[in-house]
Amino acid sequence: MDVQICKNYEDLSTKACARVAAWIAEKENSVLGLATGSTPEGMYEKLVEQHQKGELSFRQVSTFNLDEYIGLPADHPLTYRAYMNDHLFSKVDLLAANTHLPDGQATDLMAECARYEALLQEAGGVDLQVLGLGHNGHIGFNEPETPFSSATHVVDLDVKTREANARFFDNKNDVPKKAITMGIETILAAREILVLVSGADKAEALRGMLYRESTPAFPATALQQHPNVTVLADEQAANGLSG
Ligand SMILES: N[C@@H]1[C@@H](O)[C@H](O)[C@@H](COP(=O)(O)O)O[C@@H]1O
Repeated sequence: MDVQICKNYEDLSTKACARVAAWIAEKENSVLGLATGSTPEGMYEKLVEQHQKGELSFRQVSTFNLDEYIGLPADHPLTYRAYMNDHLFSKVDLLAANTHLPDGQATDLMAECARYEALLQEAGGVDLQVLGLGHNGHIGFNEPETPFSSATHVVDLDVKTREANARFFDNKNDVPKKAITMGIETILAAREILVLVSGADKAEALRGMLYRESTPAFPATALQQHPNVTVLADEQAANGLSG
């Protein structure tokens, strides 16, 4: 993995934005794999800025998000669809039909997982997958002990993950208990992977991803098997690396 240490979150966001823009410049109809969470917010902001300056068009781009909560009403402000509308979709020229997230409201969840996986294949697979990193090493919502061979599937969210995401909800009991996520094999099929890691609280997870032996006990170690991974870490997250 190519690890680039960024001065701060601003720098990390600028570099992440540049990588996404480079893919779109090279391949107009790029397929982007997108992540939610706090970490990519700065990157989305910068992508929107570039679009508003007329420097970047998403007209031919398709997007596939990693994951979605199960059971939140479609109009709930904390669905990942709502997050993506707020941070990117409503602010750039992406065609609505080209933006994809798993449907957390589907009545047949297994069928929904299969549909999502098939749609990804039809689109030709992901060119650039943006990832955040969970404290327990999760990527997407692939929690510890998820087989590396997993495709898109339904997950029971880890207690730690629900606690980490409780900050967005009024009441921590409102955090959904289940989600649909791309699997680890789905993620590894991307042509390039960009992992964003910010903040001192992620330092241990970053070390785990880089230095632990590849093990389902720490899902992000699966990325060690991918030939084209760039990690953008700010100094706080990178503190203590190679120590
Ligand atoms: N499902 C998301 C992940 O896709 C995200 O990358 C991760 C880190 O989130 P954050 O960037 O807010 O720390 O946790 C969430 O639970």
